[in-house]
Amino acid sequence: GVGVYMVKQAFSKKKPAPYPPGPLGWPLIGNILDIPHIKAWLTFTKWGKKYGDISHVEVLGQHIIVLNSVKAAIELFDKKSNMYSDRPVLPMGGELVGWNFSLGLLPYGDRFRWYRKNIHRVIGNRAAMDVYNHIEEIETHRFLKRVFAKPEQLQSHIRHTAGAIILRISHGYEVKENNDPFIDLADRAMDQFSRSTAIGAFMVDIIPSLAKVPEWFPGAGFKRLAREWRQTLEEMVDAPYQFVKDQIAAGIAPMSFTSNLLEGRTLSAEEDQMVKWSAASLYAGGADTTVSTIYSLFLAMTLFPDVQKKAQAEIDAVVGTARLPSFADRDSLPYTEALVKEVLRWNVVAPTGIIHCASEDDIHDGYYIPKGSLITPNIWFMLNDPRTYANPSQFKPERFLDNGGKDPELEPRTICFGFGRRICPGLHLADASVWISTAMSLAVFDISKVVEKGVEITPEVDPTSGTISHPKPFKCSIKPRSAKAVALIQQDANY
Ligand code: HEM
Repeated sequence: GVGVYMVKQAFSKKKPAPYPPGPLGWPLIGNILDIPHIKAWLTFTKWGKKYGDISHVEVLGQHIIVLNSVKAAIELFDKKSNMYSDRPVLPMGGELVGWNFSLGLLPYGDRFRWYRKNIHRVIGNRAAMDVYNHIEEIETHRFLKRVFAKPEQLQSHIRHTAGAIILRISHGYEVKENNDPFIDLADRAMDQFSRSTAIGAFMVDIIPSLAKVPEWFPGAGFKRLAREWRQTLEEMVDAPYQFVKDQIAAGIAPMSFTSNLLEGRTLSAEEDQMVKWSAASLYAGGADTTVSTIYSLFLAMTLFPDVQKKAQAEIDAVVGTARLPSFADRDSLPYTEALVKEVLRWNVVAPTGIIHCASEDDIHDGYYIPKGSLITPNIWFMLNDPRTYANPSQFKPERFLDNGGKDPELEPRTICFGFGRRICPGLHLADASVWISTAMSLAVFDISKVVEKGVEITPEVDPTSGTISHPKPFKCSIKPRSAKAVALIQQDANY
């Protein structure tokens, strides 16, 4: 009877060590009421302050471990990478919407290694990325032209440029000047990705059996959403892939990640699907992330004019005003480099990373982390931890320079891209895009607060919730710095 069952449960659940500390839950439902639905990183930060670097909650038998320090993230994700590199099955984003074939949600295994190996070959280090410097420079110059023509559409220009760069690398596709269908698809799909995979956003992720509820059922609106979002995703994955296949058939496919894997080969159905989804993973990973960083650069420049002036003075002194900066200048621009680091620290693109999953039982530091636990790094706090960064809410590139014998603060690029075998495979591409956008934009534009009816408008700093966080839309004024700057912008960008 029930009694025997409960006794069995009690014994089978005997744990070899206590769980890491965390807020006390209720019987049965556990910490369901503690799970934040928006900006989970702020709640996780409170847990970190109260319970230490590794905390634990349990919701209906699902264990969730939150890591609030770089040290803890390295101990688990790097040093024990054989047991902490898996991803959980996400009922909403993965299964219902269909992102489970994308690299970000792929379980740890052969398929995962195949995607990563091929992506690494193309954009896995700075030297491999050098091949694409030219594309980065041309597309960023085109970005300057668009911003000059229509500064009020800044965010859309940033999206367009990020999409243009990644689509050339992933699929050899050159975007249209306006209303490109693939850019539009990526925008919609990535917004839906971010919303569908956000921690705590959908009950079905905590109670997977809800997935079986029919669409008409009260409260099952998530199923209708999932069906719509699935359609966008399928189009985003299939359309550019078909484009490459058509180009290959016509003998006109330019070099790209996809053409390289397809051309001259006969693929099995499984390989075909792997090529398609690994290319889509690149496209998805590259279409929305750097957008957040570059948009936040403009926000920071609007808010902190002194930083802007320092970077501009450095660029003027090193590059001059007769040409645009290029990657060849990078090593000679230390302040600009520090500025890029500070933007990546201050605006946390992936505040809770992408959730990992424990593939084995572990006892860590005397605490029990059962197999199947979800492990989430609080990257937001790691980049705002006063133990690592002095006055973390202050925007201060100087923290990354040698200051009168004081060591620079910790390189945020060792944190913001995640950890271990799941570390962001696009980090060199992201870094190149953010750097060239920063250097070129500051070389030719002055960014400042908008004045409306004689009143200066100060934008609010309020990042959006979701897996990929963006600055809330804001207004700023973007003007060319001089007649020379206008001439540089207007030069032919097809070199
Ligand atoms: C500022 C820009 C970016 C940031 C801050 C960022 C950050 C991250 C983070 C935190 C993760 C999760 C790592 C983990 O699980 O521990 C990740 C994964 C990933 N990123 Fe990025 N990323 C950026 C740009 C890009 C770009 C440009 C691409 C593609 C070209 C890309 C492709 C991916 C992919 C495919 C994954 C999944 C990797 C896996 O699960 O094995 N990311 N990124």
